[in-house]
Amino acid sequence: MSIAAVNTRPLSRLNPLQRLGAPVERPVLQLRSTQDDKKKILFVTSELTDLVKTGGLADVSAALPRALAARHDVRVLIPGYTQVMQCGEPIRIVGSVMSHGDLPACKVGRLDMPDGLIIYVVICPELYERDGLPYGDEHGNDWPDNPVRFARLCMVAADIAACTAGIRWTPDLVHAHDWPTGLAPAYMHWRGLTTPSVFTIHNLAYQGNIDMSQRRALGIPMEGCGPERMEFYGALSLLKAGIAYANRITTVSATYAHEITTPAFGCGMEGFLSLKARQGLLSGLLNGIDESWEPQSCQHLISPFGPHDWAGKRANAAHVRQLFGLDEGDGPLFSVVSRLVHQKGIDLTIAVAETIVERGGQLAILGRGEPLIEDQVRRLAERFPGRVGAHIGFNETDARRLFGGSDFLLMPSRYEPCGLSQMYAQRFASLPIAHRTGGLADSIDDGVTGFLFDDATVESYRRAVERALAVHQKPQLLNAMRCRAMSGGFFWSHAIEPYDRLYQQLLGGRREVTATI
Ligand SMILES: Nc1ncnc2c1ncn2[C@@H]1O[C@H](COP(=O)(O)OP(=O)(O)O[C@H]2O[C@H](CO)[C@@H](O)[C@H](O)[C@H]2O)[C@@H](O)[C@H]1O
Repeated sequence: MSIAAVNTRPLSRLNPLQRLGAPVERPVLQLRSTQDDKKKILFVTSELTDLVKTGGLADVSAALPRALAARHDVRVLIPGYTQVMQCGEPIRIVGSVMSHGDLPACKVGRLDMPDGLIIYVVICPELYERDGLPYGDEHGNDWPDNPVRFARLCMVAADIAACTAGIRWTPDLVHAHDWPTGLAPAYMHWRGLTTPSVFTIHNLAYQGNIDMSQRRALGIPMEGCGPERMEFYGALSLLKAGIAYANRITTVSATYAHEITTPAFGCGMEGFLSLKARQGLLSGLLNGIDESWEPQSCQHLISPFGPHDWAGKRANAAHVRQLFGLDEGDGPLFSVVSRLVHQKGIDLTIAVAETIVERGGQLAILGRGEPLIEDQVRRLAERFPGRVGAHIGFNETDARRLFGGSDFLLMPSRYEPCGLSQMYAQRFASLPIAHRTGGLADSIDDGVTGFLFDDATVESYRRAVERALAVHQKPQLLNAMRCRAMSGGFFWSHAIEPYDRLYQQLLGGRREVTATI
């Protein structure tokens, strides 16, 4: 079975010592296209780091359009959540759309970010302006009207593509992300639009499954309800709508693109995804990170640092110890920066924490998520005072200081479509210890830029932690690995290449997408 995986960043095939000695290669942004080549691309997303974020999707939605800006006119469409409406930048009304089924009439605003990124905002106070997070209240309960909320977003995307939203800007291509936007390619198809669409799966486990009885309310025609379309075990899946109707499906690493065609990772959609893969419509494109991940200039850090200049890193470590109530010292400092959900294997980290503490290590955990896992993390910190510290919550400054201050980042995810934290950590010289899955397998060079373990079990994980502890005893090797990790070319300036090729291919340009598997 073939998966059209477009040229993601291959890891070097040199032996580890050769790789450790290799010169640092810096990414170079190449502005190859002329102004005339610029295509109009509409990104449809439910999160954007500048305005509202629950995880990695927000980072990609904010960074990828900006990285593509030199080549294309990329604009973003998001719901007008309270956080968006109150962001402090003016929002001008530029369009409006009618009601449809249960989807209320709404206005479309335009928000120009200070750096020039243009964001269209779906203004519909009854759907979006409420306290809480994009998908639910502060207690983690999903909003019951989520299907209507996100169908509204998707139908505005289709209206913009059809020039029926009153906006004088019509996209050449629509790029939708994850289940909240899965209906965008579907509505475009049902309207008979020929505008090509791309649908990116950031996490297959979140599927937006709804009862069949909601079909009419959301304006889904009968033809959308078959097994080759949105039907999923008797329900309708908004995620499957994106997979079924988009011209191309991408996910965020080559390994995950393969994994989701197997029963172990396919979340029930492996058959449908295998079909798309056989048709050459499924690609794995590794995410990137933005240029702000530079430890020599990052404003969030207590002290800057660079390769071979570890004084600043030690200052960040001292700060992290203080912030997390850890004893002073210079033993190995492990960190977790993560959503606290089953996917991320936090229970496995709790199980190896004793080994870390017994061997003189310390652990700082930052994140929020499922209440049960939050409680387990709190209890772990109580069990090892001065050795394990936890902050339930999330803020960018502390996250960056943790990446900058820690020696190792723990990421035993059961599955990981791409993962960004391990890329951030490598840039900030914190070596990731991670399960060999998805994008973790594609972005960590075992024994060179981090440590990979094969099975999502405590035993396999503990062996990797022990390897890391052994490296910590050998400062020369530790520093060589840090330098190698920091030099990883994960920046979007490289990572946009396969997206650009995919867009060109769909828009009839000459550049071809190469199938590698
Ligand atoms: N509790 C919290 N609240 C808010 N932000 C938090 C947080 N904990 C961590 N973060 C931040 O969110 C980002 C985490 O991104 P990841 O890619 O590692 O995982 P996530 O599972 O959210 O993303 C999904 O989408 C991304 C993008 O494609 C894929 O890389 C990934 O594999 C997939 O699971 C980082 O910027 C991190 O600092």
